[in-house]
Amino acid sequence: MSSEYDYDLVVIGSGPGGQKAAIAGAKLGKRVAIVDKADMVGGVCVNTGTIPSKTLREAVMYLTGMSQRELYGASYRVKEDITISDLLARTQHVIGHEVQVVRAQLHRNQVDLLTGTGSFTGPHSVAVEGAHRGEHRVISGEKIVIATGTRPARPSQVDFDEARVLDSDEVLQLDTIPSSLVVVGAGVIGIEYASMFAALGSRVTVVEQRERMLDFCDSEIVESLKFHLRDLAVTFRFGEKVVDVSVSEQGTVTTLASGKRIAAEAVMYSAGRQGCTESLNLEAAGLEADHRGRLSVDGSYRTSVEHIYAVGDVIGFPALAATSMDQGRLAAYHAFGETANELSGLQPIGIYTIPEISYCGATEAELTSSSVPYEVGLARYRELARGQIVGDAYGMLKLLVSTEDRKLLGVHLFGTGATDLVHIGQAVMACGGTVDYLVDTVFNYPTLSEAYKVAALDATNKIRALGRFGG
Ligand SMILES: Cc1cc2nc3c(=O)[nH]c(=O)nc-3n(C[C@H](O)[C@H](O)[C@H](O)COP(=O)(O)OP(=O)(O)OC[C@H]3O[C@@H](n4cnc5c(N)ncnc54)[C@H](O)[C@@H]3O)c2cc1C
Ligand SMILES: NC(=O)c1ccc[n+]([C@@H]2O[C@H](COP(=O)([O-])OP(=O)(O)OC[C@H]3O[C@@H](n4cnc5c(N)ncnc54)[C@H](O)[C@@H]3O)[C@@H](O)[C@H]2O)c1
Repeated sequence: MSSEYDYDLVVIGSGPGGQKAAIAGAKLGKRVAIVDKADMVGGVCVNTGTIPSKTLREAVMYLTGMSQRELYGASYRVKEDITISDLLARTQHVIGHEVQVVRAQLHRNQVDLLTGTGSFTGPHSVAVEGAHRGEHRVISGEKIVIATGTRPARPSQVDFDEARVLDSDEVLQLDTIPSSLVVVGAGVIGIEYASMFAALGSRVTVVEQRERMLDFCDSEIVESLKFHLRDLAVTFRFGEKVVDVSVSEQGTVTTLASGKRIAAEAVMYSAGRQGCTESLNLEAAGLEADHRGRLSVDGSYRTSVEHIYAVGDVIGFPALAATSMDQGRLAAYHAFGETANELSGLQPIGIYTIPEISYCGATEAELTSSSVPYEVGLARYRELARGQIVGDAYGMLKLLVSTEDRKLLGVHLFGTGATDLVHIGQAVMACGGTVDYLVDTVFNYPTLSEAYKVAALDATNKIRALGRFGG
């Protein structure tokens, strides 16, 4: 143990990456400190990002009765006049609990939680500046992990007023549910919030400068999502760029480069995120961020300075809570020479739109462009007993199966439980399984998992037909 430093490991940022780095270090018997602002324990993930948005979605689904309308009719509602406080009550409750869980876990692993903003004063030393005057201390660490995440990118020409023109971190501060909303940027954040507000009855216009949205997903599934959102009165403006937003007492007017103007009660920007590195005084550590505030690392999450690691959103793609956690854990292992397996290349994507989307493995477009022959196996929830029971007539599961060796190459889901169900396909793929495993497996009945069996039978029937028809 080095006594030269106050800590063996200092972690800056307590989001998923920082937490897991700190706990992994503590489990290795190291003296660990983690630094974050008092009101941000748990990171963007717990306080402004993943957890609030997913809880808000759950509250919207419940109170609007959205998921039950197939069964009880289009006018079914759990609550007629849903207010912002109805939604925020549940969100604040979950955030409060999650913060407690993070604090308790750090505490029981003897990780010192230091409240304040961290910045380098040297390659091994970090100043921690508290919110109150005089709260200042400098600590040293043998190893340092930067896990400071990102914040919404804000175009300089737009006046954000936290009331009518907001970024995605400020959605939780809305006073009322806007009757109309412009969402700038059809990335994952934009489309998730567009779904929620559309479900609440807001007239939503999504403006996206690209010609398509979510183009990394299965195109058929994105089409289904667009159909559903249009049905909820969402208007899409693809290939259009927002150039100006003006605000008055009555509302906002968003001007597009094409000259179109859109009136709405509020505007939400979800046009990308910027790495939080500007407050770190990186020069003192010998580091430099790129133009989007991000740090580059090698395969061990090590920056260009040997004892400093970086994990989570601050290192860029894929910028997900799940991957950030594992990066944090692995960075701590690498820092202290503990052997560890690298992350599997097969990572699931879950998009919590209404309805939700999830996938793992290849898309049809990828297989086609790399000339890999495949067959599609499809299951529609409306043909599953569980689909009828839960009132999901639109859900679907799509398997992509190699026609050469029958291996599962991709799984794509749309509808109830998609983000959970995807892991069955992920496990089969990770074990190099074929479609026959799914054909030969008995699934509980009635379940949505049965979709795997139905889709697997569909794929094998099509592959058999190829043989029968002379292939
Ligand atoms: C609206 C939204 C929805 C999302 N939904 C999902 C989802 O459904 N699934 C998913 O997997 N991912 C989702 N994400 C992404 C996910 O939240 C991030 O991938 C994850 O939070 C990144 O973790 P991180 O470890 O990089 O730290 P973050 O959670 O970004 O936290 C970084 C922390 O560092 C602190 N910090 C910054 N600078 C300093 C400093 N100088 N000193 C001390 N502390 C500092 C910040 O205060 C913050 O607490 C969503 C993100 C957003 C914004
Ligand atoms: N379910 C999930 O896993 C989940 C949910 C939310 C967020 N996230 C993470 O957060 C990250 C950030 O998401 P994001 O949606 O903010 O960023 P993004 O970069 O994915 O999307 C931003 C979009 O805004 C568009 N845009 C930018 N400026 C514009 C303008 N002036 N006019 C019109 N369109 C404009 C861009 O073309 C882009 O498509 C994601 O990459 C993801 O990793 C994940």
